[in-house]
This record gives sequence, C-alpha cells and structure tokens, in this order.
Amino acid sequence: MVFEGCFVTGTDTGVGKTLVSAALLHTLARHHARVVGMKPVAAGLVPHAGGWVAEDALALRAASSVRVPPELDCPVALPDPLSPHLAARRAGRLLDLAPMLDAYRQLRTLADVALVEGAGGWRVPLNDRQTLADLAVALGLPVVLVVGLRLGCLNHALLTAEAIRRDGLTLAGWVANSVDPDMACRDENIDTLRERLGAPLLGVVPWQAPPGPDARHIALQLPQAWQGPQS
Ligand SMILES: Nc1ncnc2c1ncn2[C@@H]1O[C@H](COP(=O)(O)OP(=O)(O)OP(=O)(O)O)[C@@H](O)[C@H]1O
Ligand SMILES: C[C@H](N)[C@H](N)CCCCCC(=O)O
Ligand SMILES: [Mg+2]
Repeated sequence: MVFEGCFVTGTDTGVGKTLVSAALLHTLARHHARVVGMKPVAAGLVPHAGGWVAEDALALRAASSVRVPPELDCPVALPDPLSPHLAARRAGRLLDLAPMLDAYRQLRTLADVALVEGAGGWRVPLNDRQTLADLAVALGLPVVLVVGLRLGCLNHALLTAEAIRRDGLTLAGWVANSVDPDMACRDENIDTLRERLGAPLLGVVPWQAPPGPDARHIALQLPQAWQGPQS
C-alpha cells in the first residue's frame, strides 16, 4: 500500500505528541517533497498576531514543508483547554467527523504525506457517540503511539496498543518520550515496552530542560515503507 501519512496518538495528553509529530515531519521531509501536519481538533487557544490560534497547529506548521490554509490543517479550533466534547459544548457546538474528513481530503491534494495529530489519548470523546479513535479509523491511517515515559505509562501504552488493534488499525511504531527527567528505571521501562508492544520503537527522545526540546534534532527511524522516493 502507498504510504500517505500517519495518525499520531499518545498515552495521554501532554506526553509530547506535538513534539514527536514535529520531529516526524522533519524526518519525513527528508524522504518526501510535500509534507504537512494537521491538528483536526484543537482545544485551547492562545493569543497570536491579534487573533487566537492553537499552539499545536503553529508547531506543526513550522515543521511542515508546505503551507496550507488554516481551515485545512486545523479545521476545528475550540477556545477552552478541555476534552474536545466539553470544549465544543462550552462553545455551543457539536463536533462531527465530516468537516475534519473533508479538510483532510482537501489537504491531501496539496501534500504527498500528511501527519494527523490527535488530541489527548486514543479514546478521548469528540461527542456523545464518537472519539478520536473513530476519526483515526475513518482516516484509515497507520498509527504512531507516543509514550510519555513516567510511572504508569506501561499500563497506558499496553492498553492503547490493544485498543488501536481492536479498532482495526495498524500500530506502525512507537516513540519513547522522556517527559520525567527523574524517572526510575527508564531503560528497563523502555525494554518492557519493546518486548510487549509488538511494534517497532522509532526513537527515544531525551528530556530537555526549558526552553524545551527542538524537534529538528530528534533522531527517529522511519518504518521502511515510509521512506519514499527521496531516500
Ligand atoms: N522530551 C521532552 N523534554 C522536555 N519537555 C518536553 C519533552 N516532551 C514534551 N515536553 C513538553 O511537555 C509539554 C507537553 O508536550 P506536548 O504539547 O508535545 O504534548 P501533547 O501530547 O502534544 O499534548 P496535547 O494532548 O495537548 O496535544 C510541552 O510543554 C513540551 O514542550
Ligand atoms: C486540552 C488538552 N491540551 C488537549 N487538547 C485535550 C486533552 C483531552 C483529554 C481528555 C481526557 O482524556 O480526560
Ligand atoms: Mg499536542
């Protein structure tokens, strides 16, 4: 099957999906001409250039090699930093997959490869019936799981991998992100997931002190099938 992109999920919110997504975009751009990031639903906006913007969308744009209209790379932007279904309710809206899928289809005409970052973890609600997992299934993309390395991540990672596969998608790989500089037995935790996740480890991201990590310098190993014509 031709590689057209991936869906990035995480063991939780705040585990480094955006950082890893940016690193993946930089890596993919070494193999594909037009690479773009998408945040289909962003909850929590910050002031920017006289308006309001989703920080994740800004970070993905900075790591993308093509520029697309904001309504395509971030079609749903909700002001409050909450679960999307609650942020939508507060904004007097009801979320629907259709506009997100439509934006993705249009965005795909402008790029060779698209990376879609979820919001929070796999089963985060979008509305009363659907979750981010339903969006990932509708997109049909291979999934990259970002594991925020901290105590508790083994359970979260294994449950998430199980859910991804039960939902019929491929776990293409996972990235270990060091969100806790003092994590005990970090390497043993990584080894535990290596043995049990049943998908390739694409990279280990070290913890970096503020002002924070630079996605450009993160080394990731893409799956073979994702390395396109420029490799
Ligand atoms: N390896 C790291 N070293 C230091 N700080 C990190 C690291 N990874 C992530 N962070 C920081 O942790 C915070 C959360 O990361 P990030 O925004 O990428 O999470 P996320 O999973 O994308 O969250 P969301 O669900 O909101 O999209 C950010 O401030 C980020 O800079
Ligand atoms: C606001 C935050 N940064 C994310 N955009 C959304 C996280 C939703 C998490 C919901 C949950 O699992 O409880
Ligand atoms: Mg993010």
